[in-house]
Amino acid sequence: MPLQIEKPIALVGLMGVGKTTVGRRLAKRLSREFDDSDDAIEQASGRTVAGYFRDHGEADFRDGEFRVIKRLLEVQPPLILATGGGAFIHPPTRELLMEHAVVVWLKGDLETLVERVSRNDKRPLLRGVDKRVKMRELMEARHPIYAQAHLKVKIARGPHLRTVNRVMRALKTHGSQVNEGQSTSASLDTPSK
Ligand SMILES: Nc1ncnc2c1ncn2[C@@H]1O[C@H](COP(=O)(O)OP(=O)(O)O)[C@@H](O)[C@H]1O
Ligand SMILES: O=C(O)C1=C[C@@H](OP(=O)(O)O)[C@@H](O)[C@H](O)C1
Ligand SMILES: [Mg+2]
Repeated sequence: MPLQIEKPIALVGLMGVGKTTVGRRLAKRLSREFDDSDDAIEQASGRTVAGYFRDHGEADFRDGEFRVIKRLLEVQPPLILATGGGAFIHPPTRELLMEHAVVVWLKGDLETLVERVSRNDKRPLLRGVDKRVKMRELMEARHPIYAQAHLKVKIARGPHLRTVNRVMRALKTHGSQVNEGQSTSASLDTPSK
């Protein structure tokens, strides 16, 4: 049976929750192309995300992010799209995503996220601040907004594939017109390893 995904699937959620790394694996599972809005911004601008923030500021970044996401949502066949953590918080980008994608909120606990975002210093919003305090603030401010996503998936402990399996189950339950290719059809009902 050919794979049919009528809309892109967009992953949203806080920094460190796994949008990029889980998204890439989800795309493999669904035999879809993957892209990440941060990577696309870096390619289009020739700057790192941190450099972009430094040179242009966050407001400009949000505009660029909107444009990049608009373009990525038009790609055919539809992509699995990892967004940057602030994309869904920006009202025009949120509207765009809600209209043109199946939006999945990956939700994580503070401890896990702080541990993960502390592994490197790439994220401009977390530079030079207490990462735990900042992440807690972002959690309080953003979780009510991420809650508007079509689907919520709590990240699983252990390997990324467990979270991929949870996303697959959520998509199936949602009846979001996602059909797997034959080679992967068993995996939906297979308990996580
Ligand atoms: N299930 C997981 N198990 C272990 N590490 C993970 C898992 N999911 C994500 N990570 C790690 O956490 C860090 C942040 O993940 P990433 O996908 O970049 O998050 P995001 O794109 O949401 O900011 C990376 O080092 C990634 O390998
Ligand atoms: O939460 C945010 O506002 C941001 C998240 C980052 O992406 P990840 O969520 O992939 O780390 C990146 O877009 C930028 O540093 C801003
Ligand atoms: Mg990312």
